[in-house]
Amino acid sequence: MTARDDIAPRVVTAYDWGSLGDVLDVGGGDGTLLIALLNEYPSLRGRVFDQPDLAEAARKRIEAAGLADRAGAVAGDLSADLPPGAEGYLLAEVLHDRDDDDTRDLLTRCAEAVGEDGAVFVIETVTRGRDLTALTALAEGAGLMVADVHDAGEVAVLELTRP
Ligand SMILES: C[S@@+](CC[C@H](N)C(=O)[O-])C[C@H]1O[C@@H](n2cnc3c(N)ncnc32)[C@H](O)[C@@H]1O
Repeated sequence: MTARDDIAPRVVTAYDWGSLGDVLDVGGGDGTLLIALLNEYPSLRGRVFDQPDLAEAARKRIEAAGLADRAGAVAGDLSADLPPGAEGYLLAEVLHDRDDDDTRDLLTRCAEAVGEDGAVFVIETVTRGRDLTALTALAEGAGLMVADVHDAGEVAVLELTRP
């Protein structure tokens, strides 16, 4: 079981993900969250972005779930540029083990990659990550603002947009 197996259902209902055309699940691991989102929102498309072995695992799981027509996986490095143009960039349990500089840098690259009307979503177990004040400051340092906070029980979903 990954971390997402128990919290993915709460994230799925915390926001109308179907309002987005496509998402990039940055550090999306084996695709558990993306698969849950696509199963719930039939118009949503998405890709997992992760290290090669995880991207391959995600690709296989997406295919096994019958979602290969709407989803895929991209192998890459979070420290480099992200694939541009998705409407939603998801960072699920990715920031809590990064220091402030790395977090601001990753948020900046998400801000640069996201489409004009898109958003960056920070999804964190509230007891593991930074508090809202700290995340807000880091988001602002990355050229983003907190547009909304969606409550998903023990998980918070922060919606970040360009000001
Ligand atoms: C704590 S896991 C979170 C996985 C998934 N988002 C979840 O919530 O279960 C962090 C993820 O970031 C990925 N990751 C860490 N450093 C990375 C890097 N430099 N490039 C690409 N992916 C990276 C890991 O492979 C892992 O899948």
